[in-house]
Amino acid sequence: VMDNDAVFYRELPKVELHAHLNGSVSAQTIEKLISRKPHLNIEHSMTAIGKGQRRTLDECFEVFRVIHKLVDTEEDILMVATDVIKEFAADGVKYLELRSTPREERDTGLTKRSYIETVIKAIQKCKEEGVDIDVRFLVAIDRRNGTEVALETVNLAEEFMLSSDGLVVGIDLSGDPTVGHGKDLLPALQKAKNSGLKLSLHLSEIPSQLDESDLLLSLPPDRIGHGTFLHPEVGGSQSLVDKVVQKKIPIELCLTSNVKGNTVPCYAKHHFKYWYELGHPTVLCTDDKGVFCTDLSQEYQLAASTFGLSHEAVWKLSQQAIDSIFGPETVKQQLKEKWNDLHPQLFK
Ligand SMILES: CNc1ncnc2c1ncn2[C@@H]1O[C@H](COP(=O)(O)O)[C@@H](O)[C@H]1O
Ligand SMILES: [Zn+2]
Repeated sequence: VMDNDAVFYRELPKVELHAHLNGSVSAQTIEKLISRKPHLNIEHSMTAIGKGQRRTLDECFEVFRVIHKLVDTEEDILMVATDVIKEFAADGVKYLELRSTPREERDTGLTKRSYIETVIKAIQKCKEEGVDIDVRFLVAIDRRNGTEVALETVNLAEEFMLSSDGLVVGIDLSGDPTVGHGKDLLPALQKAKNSGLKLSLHLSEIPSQLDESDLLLSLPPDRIGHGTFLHPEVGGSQSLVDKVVQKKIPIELCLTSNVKGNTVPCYAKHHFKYWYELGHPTVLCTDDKGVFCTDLSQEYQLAASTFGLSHEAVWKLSQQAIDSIFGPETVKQQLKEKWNDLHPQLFK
């Protein structure tokens, strides 16, 4: 049974801009995958980090390796993407940008191209079924794979940007932040930007990435993922903050992900506070709702209870997220109308 407050957060219309497909797989979908592949001997405890549990970021990346074993055919990807989209819709998300790293699997015939095609197929299928959510796709670059793969990924993304009826809108840079360096990926990212793809980059998710963040901010990216260690109080710098503020680059903030992944000591010390108090555009997101056992309603509720936000302030936060989407202006207008239509229902 849900209390009234939980109902408010679920009914609150929301925008999700930072969701990795394979990190967003729910317990129910994991069960279906496990029963398809019993020989892998994977248990659900290996694919999720439960309530009160914390891991190192390293251990989180181990979890993704397990999930990737379970999701290695077109059929798996179609199911996973369809389920994830419907789950976000059921949670009151009206606009979703999914991101995923195209993978090639020799054993199953999966190619990077068919990977992207299958995600697009899932998006189209949900649209045809009338699921009440607008979904777009960001093609992800895994930073560990270096210059060549990054360029190959950008080339594919450019191609699909033109052929997917506007569904592919940008590039994500993600992957284990302790591996690789942004300078090797800069040419690919620059090329993507020049061709009209939007850029959302994981930046300063761990300390000691000041130089890389400074370099990548020169592009500049259209949005930042995490930005946990950008500000001076945690070892970042005022000049990094100034660049982000001057260029008004929205930051995607994922509270539970950062607490469970141990890059932030507790909810109360999350850098949401820093950026929110600056009045800088921040967007609450889930990152990996399956792995971190959360959903976007819960993230809004956690932010509100931790930082003392009223329902009005929470409403404003979800409404302002519309300005940071990569979808076209017409979609922004539609979403703003939708928010206006829903307002009286939530504040009766
Ligand atoms: C926890 N913080 C994080 N930091 C950096 N990258 C992350 C991440 N969480 C997820 N990913 C990225 O998303 C992939 C899984 O989804 P896809 O197979 O692409 O759909 C991971 O392998 C990693 O590259
Ligand atoms: Zn992420």
